[in-house]
Amino acid sequence: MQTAVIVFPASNCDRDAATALEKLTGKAPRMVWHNDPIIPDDVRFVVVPGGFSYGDYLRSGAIAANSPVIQDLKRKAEAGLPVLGICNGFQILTEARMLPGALMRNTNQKFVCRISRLRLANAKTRFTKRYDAKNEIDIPVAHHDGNFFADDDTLRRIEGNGQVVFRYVDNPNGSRNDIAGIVNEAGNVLGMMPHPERAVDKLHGGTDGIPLFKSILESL
Ligand SMILES: NC(=O)CC[C@H](N)C(=O)O
Repeated sequence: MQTAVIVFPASNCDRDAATALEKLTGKAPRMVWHNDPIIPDDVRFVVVPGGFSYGDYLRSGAIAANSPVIQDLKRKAEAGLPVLGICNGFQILTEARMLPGALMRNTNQKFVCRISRLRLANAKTRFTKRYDAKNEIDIPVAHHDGNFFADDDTLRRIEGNGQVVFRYVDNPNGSRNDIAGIVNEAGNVLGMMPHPERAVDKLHGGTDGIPLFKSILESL
């Protein structure tokens, strides 16, 4: 199964994502540079990784969202290609309007770096099926702009549609409705602030990220 990781200037979780994908697919992902005009056609799943693209200048993810490769990512996602945006990747997907809402500065103004407990708000998505009966999982967070905001109408819409996938048990950043991750209406684009690619090996301290990757890979 061919997968891909998009790489921006100052991405720093691209290799973590690549390691997780290689472990779970048995094949190294294509590393696609932000300036590339297209994502190769054999790619079946794309990760937009975490990091500090363009030094978080302007707003986290705002400059990366205007990269050439994002135009192609949008086209392919609209045609059904599954995409996972992790942390800075989630910020990029909201800035690119591939997902609703915005990620603002954490309410306590601090960078938060710790394991976070998440509640599965929707265990029936293409990204969460393999969690089976699990209601709560432990996944690390590491960000300063993780405070999910959406206006009241948007919030009602995404809650009503079941687009909220993960909620924090102990909200570390002030996100509305404790939202840690959401999908688009079609269900093929997931954005989340916690890092599932950092929870795929016992050495990471936990493996609760594995079912997420397995769910989406098995759906292909
Ligand atoms: N780990 C990350 O992807 C960090 C995301 C972003 N630069 C922030 O701190 O909010």
